[in-house]
Amino acid sequence: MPTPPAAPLLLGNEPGSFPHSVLAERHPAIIRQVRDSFPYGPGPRRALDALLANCTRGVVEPLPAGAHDRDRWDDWGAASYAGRSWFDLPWLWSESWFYRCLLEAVGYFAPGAWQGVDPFRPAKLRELDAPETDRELAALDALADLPPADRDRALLAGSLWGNRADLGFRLSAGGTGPGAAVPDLVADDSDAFWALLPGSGTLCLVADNAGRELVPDLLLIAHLLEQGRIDRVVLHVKPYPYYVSDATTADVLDAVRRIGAAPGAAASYGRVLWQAMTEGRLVPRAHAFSAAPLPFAELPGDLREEFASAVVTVVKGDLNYRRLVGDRRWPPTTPFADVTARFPGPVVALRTLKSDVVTGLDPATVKALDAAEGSRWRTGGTHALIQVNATCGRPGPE
Ligand SMILES: O=P(O)(O)OC[C@H]1O[C@](O)(CO)[C@@H](O)[C@@H]1O
Repeated sequence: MPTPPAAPLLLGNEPGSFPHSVLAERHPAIIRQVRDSFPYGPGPRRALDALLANCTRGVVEPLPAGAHDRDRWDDWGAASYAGRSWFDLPWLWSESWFYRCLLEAVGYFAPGAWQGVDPFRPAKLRELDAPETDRELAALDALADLPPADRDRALLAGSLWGNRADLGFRLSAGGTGPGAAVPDLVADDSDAFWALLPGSGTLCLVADNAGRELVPDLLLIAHLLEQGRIDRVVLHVKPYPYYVSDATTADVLDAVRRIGAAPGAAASYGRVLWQAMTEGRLVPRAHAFSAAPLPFAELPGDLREEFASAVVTVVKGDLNYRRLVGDRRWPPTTPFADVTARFPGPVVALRTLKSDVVTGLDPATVKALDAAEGSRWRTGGTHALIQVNATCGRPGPE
């Protein structure tokens, strides 16, 4: 299938735009949050101050000569972007670079006592321990009595809306209040998703946030394994702390323990997950490319093969969506099938809308959203989508 002509890349240099506000305001706020998260000593505090100045007013500087991943980052663009303002580069690139530099500042990669200490862990644990997580886990008790199709829908909706990280399970995928001008689910290919699960093979889930998104992701995984909808899951997580709350292997382990320690039905989901991990039927994978500043169009060969051999790859969240379709100003009616045509296997996007990038909407939906909300619907996290391309990577009809 031909890919559509590429729309312009999103950059951070347009004052008043969402990408600009992330670079100019959100990143400084994250640096302040990290300063307060642990009693870092004078060295890391000075490095955080330097990063604050660099990311807002400076230019991209190479990683230190001894950095373990300097060559990799040079290949990913650091060599050619050195000396340029963060604001003039692809937004996706500058955001990823920010998290790499932040970890450098707090000594995450350097040998020593602070090596491997996740600066976002206090916030992640707060969320995992929150009473809302208890309520969401308690909601599983009511699912047991539902017909299987309703349970499927509830667990899929939990994983989808978990990306907003402020909702419990919804029994219907809709949920918009009466009188709303547009549904909160702006594209719903969920039937095509269920049709992709043949009862065997491997499902890849490209995870997004830890805590209250990862918990419902794991519950959906437990359900699919337990119901025999799939026989193995590879859970792609980040190799290091990223975008504040993105899930790492440590976060998966915290979440599995949290689910297993909960009362009621949740504990049995926890047992399914624990056992699946011990048997190699639930495999966490932390590939370096998962934190790359690049779109999935540039997947390395090993990941291409892995996604090609999966029965389906589920791509969670806003950032992964931007990487899946390309971080570009697509007209929102650009077909999802076209922008994902080069993905190596069937793919499902489960995402709440938190950035300007969107594809695959029908013209009437876009018109209604614009009329009701201006452009807020694109970034507010109040709308979501389930989009499926079942044919990519598969031979077409003769
Ligand atoms: O957790 P999610 O759904 O990937 O969202 C992360 C989001 O954070 C932002 O990058 C802002 O920093 C969004 O635009 C982005 O895509």
